[in-house]
Amino acid sequence: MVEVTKTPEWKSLSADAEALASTNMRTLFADDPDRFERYSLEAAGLFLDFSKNKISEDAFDHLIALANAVDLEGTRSRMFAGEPINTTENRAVLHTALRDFSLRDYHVDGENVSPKIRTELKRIAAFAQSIHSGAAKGYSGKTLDTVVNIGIGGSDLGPQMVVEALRPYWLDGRRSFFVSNVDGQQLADTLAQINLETTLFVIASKTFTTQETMTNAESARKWFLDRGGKDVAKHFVALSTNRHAVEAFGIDPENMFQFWDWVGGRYSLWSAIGLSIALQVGFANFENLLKGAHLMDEHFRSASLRRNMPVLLALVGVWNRNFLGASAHAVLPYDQHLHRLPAYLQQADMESNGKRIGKDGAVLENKTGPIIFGEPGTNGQHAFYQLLHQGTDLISADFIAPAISHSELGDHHPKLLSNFLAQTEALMRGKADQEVRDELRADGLTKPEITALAPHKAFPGDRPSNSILMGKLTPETLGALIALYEHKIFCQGVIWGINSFDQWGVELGKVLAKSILPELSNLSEEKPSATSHDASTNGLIDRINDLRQRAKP
Ligand SMILES: O=P(O)(O)OC[C@H]1O[C@H](O)[C@H](O)[C@@H](O)[C@@H]1O
Repeated sequence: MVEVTKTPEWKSLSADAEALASTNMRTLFADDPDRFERYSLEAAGLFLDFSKNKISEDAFDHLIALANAVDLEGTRSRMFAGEPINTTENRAVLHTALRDFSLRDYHVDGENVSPKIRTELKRIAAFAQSIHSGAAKGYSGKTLDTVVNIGIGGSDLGPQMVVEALRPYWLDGRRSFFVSNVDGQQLADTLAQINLETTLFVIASKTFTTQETMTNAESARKWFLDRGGKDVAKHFVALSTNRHAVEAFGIDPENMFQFWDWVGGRYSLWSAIGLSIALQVGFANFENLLKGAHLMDEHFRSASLRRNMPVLLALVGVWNRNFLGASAHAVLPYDQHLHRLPAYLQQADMESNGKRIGKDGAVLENKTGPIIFGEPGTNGQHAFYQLLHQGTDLISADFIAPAISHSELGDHHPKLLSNFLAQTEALMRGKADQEVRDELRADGLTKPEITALAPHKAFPGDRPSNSILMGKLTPETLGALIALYEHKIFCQGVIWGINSFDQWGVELGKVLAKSILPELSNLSEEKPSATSHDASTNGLIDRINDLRQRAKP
């Protein structure tokens, strides 16, 4: 494995960062009238402007050279070829195959998996059609107009984010609910809003062993049966790779839509996990989502590194993270329907690249994935942007907006977009101390007042951002946007030398929770003092048990 920090390209980039320390982005823009053209590009219906990053031509060249030094193109080819690039699980990474409409064949361990992908997609189409046409009915003969998707992580965030994003495409009269948390309140709140005769429960779990999902699924089935529901088969379907566990749960394999271990959980919305999307927006729109992603895949696999949108987004991220010291990255969609995108990307990015061990098993010298957070603009502006503009940490950001809204109501959308643009400009330009002083003087403040206030009102600027635009947020552009991020994450993982496709870091807590569970009391029982953990965990267990005992009716 190439030790990326030891490469000459890494050293050149460190020198580039030093060379840029004495200038600012304002100057870079003033000195280069072509900066916007140079550092922007269009692909798959998306437009990316990354010119508001503090990069120089040297830095740009060295970033491309770095991508070559780690053989990014070679690893990309290995991914598309179905090689087991997920090394710790010995698995291929082929979510792109799920949305490849070019009729290419994909092979995993010598097996052509493309026919079974197409078969499953046809089954999903047929099932969605039967629900939408009313041919499939509930036990009492009513149409199934409500979906409750029970899943967590990739089996929740992806479909939920997409269903929310495609609200303008919702089919009339259909409702979707997403239950993920093992906190029973979420399931109870959902069940209180639905009619069991018209509800389809979609149990989504790659492994079909996840505690939260299995607990919610059991409770939903009990609720259904306790209230007189019959014909469970008509009301419960499963989306999974684990046929055996689905059968053991009591769902007929006929009612199971499958996917495969070469689809990572956080990359699974393109698979059967997308059933809840197809049910809410129609299969044609689901297919358009896949087609949009495929367009981005084709761009990613064929464009030169210098004009390759996911590659450039990744490289700029590496620059900000490793050479300018950005510790976090904000995802700021200026589209209310994308309100779950930051949460979705938290899993996609942080579960993929939040790692400190390289592919060779050694502790990495370099920083890896940043903290991802975000909220839709303009809400975030009135909350945490203060820190983006004037805080002590450098935080990079992606601003994402459609030029045309699905609700062109009055001047809402131009106002929204003006905020989008103003924020990226303000982050880049900042406001110099002298500008602040001149303004305060013009406002009639005295010299001591100006001296006291000016530092607080100055903005350092030089805060990096990318702007991602599209015409309208459609299934196609959304698909391309998600694929853009998937490939960005992949490229960064390759550069940082990590396996972006496992997630061992979620295991320890799961195991410990299992051992703690028997130590917690139900309201009806008393438990002895906990002794098997550290003093804090024992103390908290005792305190919880005590609070629950005291609350006993
Ligand atoms: O789909 P499931 O097998 O139920 O997994 C649901 C989620 O839980 C796991 O703990 C992983 O961290 C996630 O990557 C996964 O998406």
